[in-house]
Amino acid sequence: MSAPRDQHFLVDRRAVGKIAGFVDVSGRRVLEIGPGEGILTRALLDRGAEVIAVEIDPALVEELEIAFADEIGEGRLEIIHGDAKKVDIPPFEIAVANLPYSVSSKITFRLLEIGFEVAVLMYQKEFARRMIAPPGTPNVGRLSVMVQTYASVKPLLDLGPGSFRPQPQVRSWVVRITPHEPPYPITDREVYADVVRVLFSHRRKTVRKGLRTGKDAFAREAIERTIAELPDDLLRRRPEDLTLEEFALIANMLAGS
Ligand SMILES: C[S@@+](CC[C@H](N)C(=O)[O-])C[C@H]1O[C@@H](n2cnc3c(N)ncnc32)[C@H](O)[C@@H]1O
Repeated sequence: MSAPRDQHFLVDRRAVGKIAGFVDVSGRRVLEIGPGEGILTRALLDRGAEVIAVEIDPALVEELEIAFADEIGEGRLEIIHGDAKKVDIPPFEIAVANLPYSVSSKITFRLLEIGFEVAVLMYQKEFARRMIAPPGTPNVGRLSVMVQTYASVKPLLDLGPGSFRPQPQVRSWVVRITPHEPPYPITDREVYADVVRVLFSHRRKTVRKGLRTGKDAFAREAIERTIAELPDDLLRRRPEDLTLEEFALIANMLAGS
């Protein structure tokens, strides 16, 4: 079982140094989600970052405010008490975090929507593997397609349970996420997100059948027009076998362009 609020704190100082040092944070505005007891926060501040830290646990916020009173007074650290899935987040350039794993997906999508220059984030290893899974491989899913459409992801570090207290039952990966423009033109990003969601919510169905389950998202007429226009070979495949270009093609047809 994982700890409440995913509170597995880093105790591996070498790993902390590496995570804080993968990108140059000196003089930059860095968002940290879930600072916990502040081990990574301290490393980021020591490297000259200005840190905005969002923590959900009021007891930890209180501890951090005492431990970092000087840095807060100097304006180098702002602690926000709230849920990173929805709290207002001030402008930042870089994100660095040992994420709460149960909300990894929501937080990753939120960060990609807000936009940033580069992020160094820690995930449960299986989750990170799904993020980088290429089309046609077993781990590919909605997460892989959406993340790879808007960013490139590079694994940087693999950590075992011994790097944390209490020890989790899973391994962790630290990855670098660098946002980019989609590799293929997307007429309407909401339609694209809906296509990916609808098709992967029936991942064993063919594209033809999957699209027809999407009546909550698309007009029936648009679905039938798209099916009539798409090549038969594509309609017979499953979403896990589609390339990013093919998802864009389907979405652009549904969006009417
Ligand atoms: C895996 S721990 C990391 C703590 C610290 N950064 C470290 O590496 O030792 C995750 C932290 O995120 C906090 N947290 C959990 N859910 C959160 C949420 N929705 N928004 C903000 N913080 C959250 C937890 O209270 C905990 O401090």
